Amino acid sequence: MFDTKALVPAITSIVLVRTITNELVPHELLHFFQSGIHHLFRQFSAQFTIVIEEFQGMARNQVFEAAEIYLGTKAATVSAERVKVSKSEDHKKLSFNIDRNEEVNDLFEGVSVKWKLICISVDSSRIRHYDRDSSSVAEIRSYELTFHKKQKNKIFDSYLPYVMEVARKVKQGNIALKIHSNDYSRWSHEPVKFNHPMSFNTLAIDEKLQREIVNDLDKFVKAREFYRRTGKAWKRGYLLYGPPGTGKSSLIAAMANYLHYDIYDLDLTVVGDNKSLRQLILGVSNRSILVIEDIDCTIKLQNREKDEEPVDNGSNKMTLSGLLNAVDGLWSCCGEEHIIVFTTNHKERLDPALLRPGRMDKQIHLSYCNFSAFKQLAMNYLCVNEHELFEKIQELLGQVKVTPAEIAEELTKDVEATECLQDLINFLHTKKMIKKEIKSEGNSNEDEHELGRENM
Ligand SMILES: Nc1ncnc2c1ncn2[C@@H]1O[C@H](COP(=O)(O)OP(=O)(O)OP(=O)(O)O)[C@@H](O)[C@H]1O
Ligand SMILES: [Mg+2]
Repeated sequence: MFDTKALVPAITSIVLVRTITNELVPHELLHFFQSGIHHLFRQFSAQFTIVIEEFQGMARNQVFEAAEIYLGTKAATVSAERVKVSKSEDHKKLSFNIDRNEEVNDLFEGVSVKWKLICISVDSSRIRHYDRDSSSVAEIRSYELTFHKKQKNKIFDSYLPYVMEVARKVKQGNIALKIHSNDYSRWSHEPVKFNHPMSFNTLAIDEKLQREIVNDLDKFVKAREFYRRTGKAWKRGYLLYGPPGTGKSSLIAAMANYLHYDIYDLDLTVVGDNKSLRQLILGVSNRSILVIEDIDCTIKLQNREKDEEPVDNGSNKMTLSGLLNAVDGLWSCCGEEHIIVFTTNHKERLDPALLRPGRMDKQIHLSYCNFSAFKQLAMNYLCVNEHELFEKIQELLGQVKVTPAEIAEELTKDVEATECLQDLINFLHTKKMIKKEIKSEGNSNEDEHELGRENM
């Protein structure tokens, strides 16, 4: 048996020697020896450690933030004995974190690494980024990432970029989307959570058109290298046009949900002037959609040629070239991955400068409901994908112009599916009769009539 009593004098002597050393040897000299010993150890150690501090001056270190998120994905599965869990209002899911001084091992392409969260308490007056009013003690946090020296290149070139990428994806999936609105020259400080449930699975538009839009978006987000190589600004402009209730705003919501981009809903009618507009455009963050609805009627934009003397109609000195320059010019020199969407009910009223190629990359016509769009609506609202009344509805949809919004209204009645579809047939019949009457009255401008009715 091991005699623990024998150890007591030895331990006592060590403690005594340490105490005497601490008392008699000056602090600086002690520190010098200690760091010398550390240095000696490092010479022989096969390990390499990267220190990732939380702050770089006043700014939060993005690598620290990424490490925190990345380790959160590991925390629930790895061997750590303590993990922290949290959820803020902005987050959709729970976040896990390793606790202070806890170690987490990770394996990347056969290479083992070790992460450790180091927290040191200090006097807050010594930290620049710290809010001094709140407390006199602050904490400096950093991660230590340790691995074998010979893996240095792999860790720098592959592992850290991989950690950043995983974190970006997690963040993207977890942060709730926001919709920003503007005043005279600024975006609201408190954007509203964007909860629109519309997606490409529920949007009722022609299947082929939908595929085309989704492919276009996919191509855009993957095209970082293309835009860098060609020196073009990484942005894409869409013009959505069509009668009210055909799904322009719904399509924007589906795009935002698909790409996981925030929406900046720019109300031009309240923007002060070109200077304020520039400020607003610069305030749009990367990976977001800037939306300008009803571009034809929200503001009287001057023609480019007449821009030299902007007409001051009341408080508004904003011009079309101001808008176009701000979008084209500012976004080409700063920011990336921007989508801009204009909507209008009257494409023919738009200034050609807005429509020239390169400005609006894609023009999307959203039109009246066809049978494939109707089937999507029937699925959304009634959970029905086949029905004996479908044939009659298909026939009527070929004869009358009806918007998805009108059909959606018919299908949300609180009655059983068959009755609902029968009501829709009656509704389509009535529309057909009205159309016949208009024709016999000699009014050939049917679309105008339709739009007028929709707008009432
Ligand atoms: N294509 C569609 N798919 C699914 N639902 C649609 C579609 N179009 C319209 N709706 C329904 O009608 C409502 C109004 O549609 P939305 O606001 O998207 O039309 P809009 O084209 O933007 O109209 P406006 O020109 O008046 O702004 C939506 O909330 C949705 O319920
Ligand atoms: Mg709309």
